[in-house]
Amino acid sequence: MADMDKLDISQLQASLVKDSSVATINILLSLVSFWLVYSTLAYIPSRVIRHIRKRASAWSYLLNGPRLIREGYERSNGEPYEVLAPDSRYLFVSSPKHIKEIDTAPDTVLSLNGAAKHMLQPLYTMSGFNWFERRGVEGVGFVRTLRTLLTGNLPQTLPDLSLTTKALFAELHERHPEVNGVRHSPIYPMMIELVVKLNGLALFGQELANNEEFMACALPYVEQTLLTAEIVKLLPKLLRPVVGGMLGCHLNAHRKFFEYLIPAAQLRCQERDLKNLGHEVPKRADCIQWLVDTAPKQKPWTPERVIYELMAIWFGSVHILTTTIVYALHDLCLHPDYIDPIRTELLSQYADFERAGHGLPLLDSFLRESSRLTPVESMSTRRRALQPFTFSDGTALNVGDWACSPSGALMRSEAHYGPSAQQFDGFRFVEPSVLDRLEGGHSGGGQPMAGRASKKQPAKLTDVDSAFLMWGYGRMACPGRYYAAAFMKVVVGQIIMNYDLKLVEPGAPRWMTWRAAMLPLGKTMVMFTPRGA
Ligand code: HEM
Repeated sequence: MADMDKLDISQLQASLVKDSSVATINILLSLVSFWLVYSTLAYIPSRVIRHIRKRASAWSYLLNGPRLIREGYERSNGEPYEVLAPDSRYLFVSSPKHIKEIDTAPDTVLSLNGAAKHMLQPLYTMSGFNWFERRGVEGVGFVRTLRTLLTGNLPQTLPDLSLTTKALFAELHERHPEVNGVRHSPIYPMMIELVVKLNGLALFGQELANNEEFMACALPYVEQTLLTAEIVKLLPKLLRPVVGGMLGCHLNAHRKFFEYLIPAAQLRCQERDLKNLGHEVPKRADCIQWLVDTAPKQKPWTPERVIYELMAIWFGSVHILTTTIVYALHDLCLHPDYIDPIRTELLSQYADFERAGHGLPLLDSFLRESSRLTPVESMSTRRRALQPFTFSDGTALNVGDWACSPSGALMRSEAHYGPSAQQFDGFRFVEPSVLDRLEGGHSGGGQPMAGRASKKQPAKLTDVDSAFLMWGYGRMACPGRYYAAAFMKVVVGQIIMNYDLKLVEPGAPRWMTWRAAMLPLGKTMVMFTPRGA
C-alpha cells in the first residue's frame, strides 16, 4: 500500500513537471503567435482590416440575425442602419415615414418578388420556374385568390378543418411515448404534421389532401427548398448554377410535388376552356380553381404556370403557420392563467366563429401578443432594389441591396408599446368592453385580466400597422392573413378545448436562430392531457 502511495506520488510529480513544461511551451507559443499576428496586422492597411471585420460580421449574421438587427435598431435612434449578410446588404428603416416609402416605391425599383426570388432560388428549387422580379408581369391573381376567395370560403372550410384537427391531433398524440403516465409530445414535429395536412386540405381540396403519396412530398418539398436555397445563396456566384443544378436534381421533392399537381391543374384548365365555349363544368372551390379563374383573361395561364404559383403559396404558408402556432402553444404553457378565460370563450363562441370565419377576441389578442413577443421573423417589408433607390433623408440603396424593417425590435419597443413592452399581456389588444364583461364573469385563476400591466391597444390579429409588422405593411401586406388567423384559431382552439397542456421543461431553450428567423427546437416536449380523462 505504502509502495503504491510512493509510486502514485512520484508519477504525479513526474506528470506535474511534464504538464508544467507543456504549459510553459504553450504560453510561449501563444505569445509568439500573438506577436506575429499583431506585427503582421500593423502592416495590413486599415481598410483591409475593416473589410475583414465586415465580412466576419456578415457571416455571424447567419447565427445571430435577430440580435444584430435588434442591436442596430437600439443604436440607430430611429435612423436607417445597415446589417450585412454574406449574400446581401440589408438597409433597415424603422420610422413610419420610411416604411411608407418602401411601400410606395414602384415595384420596378423595390421588389418583394425580387426578395422572394433571391430567398427561394426558384430556378433550382421550383422545377425551373424563373419567376419575374417585377410584380404583375403575368397578373397578380393570387392576391384575389387568397385575400378574397379563400377568406370568403372560410365558413365552408373551417368545420372540416376543426374535425380534422381534433381527429389527427388525437392520433398523433397517441403515438407519443408515456413518461410516468403522461405522454410527452415533441411539439414542433407534431404541429408540422398537423399543419401540412390541414393546409393541404384547405388549399388543394379533399382529393389531393387524401393522396398519401402527394402529401408525402409536400413537406420534403418545403424543407429541401430551404436547404438548397441556403446553400446556393452562400456559394460564390460562379458555382451556383453547377451546385444548384446538382442539388435540384438530387433533392427532387419539388419535381414530385409538381408532377402530382399537374393532372389537377390540367383538368381545371380544360374545364376553363370548355366553360368559355359555353359548356357546363363542375363547380369547384379550392386554390387551384381560384388561381385558374383569376389569371389574366387575355393571356390565360398554362397548368404549369398555375402550379408554380401554388408551389410559392404552399412554401410561404406551411412553415410560418406551424412556427407561429408552436410559439402560441409555448406561451399558453408559460402563462397558464389565460387558458381558462380563452377556453370559456371558445366553448361559448366557437360555433359562431366557424360560421363567420372570424371572431374569438380573447384568443385573437393572445395570438397577436404571442407573435409580437416571439415573432418568427425579425425582419419585414423586404424589398430587393432592382434599381438604385434613395430614401427621403438621402440614404441610398444600390442594385441588389434590400430595404426592410426591424419588425421584431419594433414590436418590442417601449416607444410603441409603453413601459410594459417586454411583458406578456395576452389581452393587451382586447376591446375594453370585452374585458369589462370578462371582469364581471370568469377571469381565469381569479386574476383581474383587465387590470394587467399594460395600457390597452385594441387591435385585431389581422390588423397591419407600422408598429406591428408581422404581416408586412401596405399594398403588399400578407393576403393570406385572414385565412392564417382563422387557421391558427382552429388549431389552438381545438387543443385548448380538448386538452390541458404543460411544457416538460419550461426553462429550457425553445428555439435557435438562422438569419432573421427564430426556428423552434424539435426536442421541446409538451404534455397534453386529454380533458376529462
Ligand atoms: C402566420 C402566418 C403568416 C405570416 C406571419 C405571414 C407574413 C407575411 C409577410 C410578412 C409578408 C410580406 C408582406 C410585405 O413585405 O409587406 C407576406 C406576404 C405574403 N403572404 Fe403571408 N404570412 C402568413 C401566412 C400566409 C398564408 C397562410 C398564406 C397563403 C395561404 C400567405 C401568403 C402570402 C403571399 C402570397 C404573400 C405575397 C404578397 C404579395 O406579393 O403581394 N401567407 N406574408
